[in-house]
Amino acid sequence: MTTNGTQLVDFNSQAYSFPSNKIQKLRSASKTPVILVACGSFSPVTNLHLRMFEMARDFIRFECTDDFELVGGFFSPVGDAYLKSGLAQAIHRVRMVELATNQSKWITCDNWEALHKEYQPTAKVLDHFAHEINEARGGIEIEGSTERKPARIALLAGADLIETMSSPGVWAPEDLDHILGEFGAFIVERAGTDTSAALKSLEKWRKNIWVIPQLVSNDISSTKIRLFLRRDMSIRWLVPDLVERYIEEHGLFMHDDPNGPAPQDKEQSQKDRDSPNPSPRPSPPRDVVPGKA
Ligand SMILES: Nc1ncnc2c1ncn2[C@@H]1O[C@H](COP(=O)(O)OP(=O)(O)OP(=O)(O)O)[C@@H](O)[C@H]1O
Ligand SMILES: NC(=O)c1ccc[n+]([C@@H]2O[C@H](COP(=O)(O)O)[C@@H](O)[C@H]2O)c1
Repeated sequence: MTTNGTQLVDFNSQAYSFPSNKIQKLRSASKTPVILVACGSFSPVTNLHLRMFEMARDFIRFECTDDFELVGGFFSPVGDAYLKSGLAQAIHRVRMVELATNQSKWITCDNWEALHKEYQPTAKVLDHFAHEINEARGGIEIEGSTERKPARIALLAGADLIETMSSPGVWAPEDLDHILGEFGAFIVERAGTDTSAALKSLEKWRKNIWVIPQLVSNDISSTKIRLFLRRDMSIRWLVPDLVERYIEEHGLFMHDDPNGPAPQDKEQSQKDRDSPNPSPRPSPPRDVVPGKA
């Protein structure tokens, strides 16, 4: 399977099609429709990742009243080529985001990035959204009109991600210029990250960066979820129920390999569960993971 000449992974042989079905019509024709794109590992997706979209929605409604109207939100999980520790296979991460967003009327998962064998830089991912929404579909439908309006595609990220933008060598300068100069970013404050310091070297794009305060601080991270699972601790209410069930059914993150136990280990765990004298469980951590962990 290919798109734009690049090789794609075959998730159940399904042909790729852009999931535009949850994009809403623009209600105020004078406003600019906004599409938020959250790029990340989502290994696994957590309730905080979902909350980021809700925080951004309120921010846009109450702080950008005259300019913007939010019409859609997308998760774009990274592909398998993103070699980060703790990364479950893309197919699992995509399925979990799909389960997490199934009930949402406006947030969905786009698997275009995850389907690629090669790593797709964020600038290219945002270009893909601009192409699908503004070029292929001619923009966003306006309620009560036959006209369409081009959407502003913007990155939705945590402050730790914006912090990496000041670290030399992580982002190509032309990509930063493209992302922050042409698209823009909505940044959710994150405990442990000094947002003002992170923004200092991004001053020239400041008008295209909107900082969203976390009014209820929440520092759930995928790392903590993986740690809890390895220690056989509960993750209930930290991730959506369906995601918790998916993790359990596929034995993800229980061991050092995020993709679950090797078949022989799986048999051993089953024997342990069936045995009247199961092997002792690892003890819970004494400390909570410091910072982002
Ligand atoms: N607690 C949080 N507060 C604000 N932003 C967050 C938080 N957790 C994740 N994010 C943001 O969500 C996006 C996707 O993040 P990612 O998949 O790396 O999640 P994570 O929980 O940080 O993962 P990991 O712990 O594996 O590094 C990033 O932009 C990240 O900054
Ligand atoms: N040069 C780039 O385009 C670049 C650099 C660093 C991170 N990123 C993106 O930021 C996100 C970071 O996710 P994690 O926090 O899970 O590592 C990923 O989507 C990754 O692709 C992009």
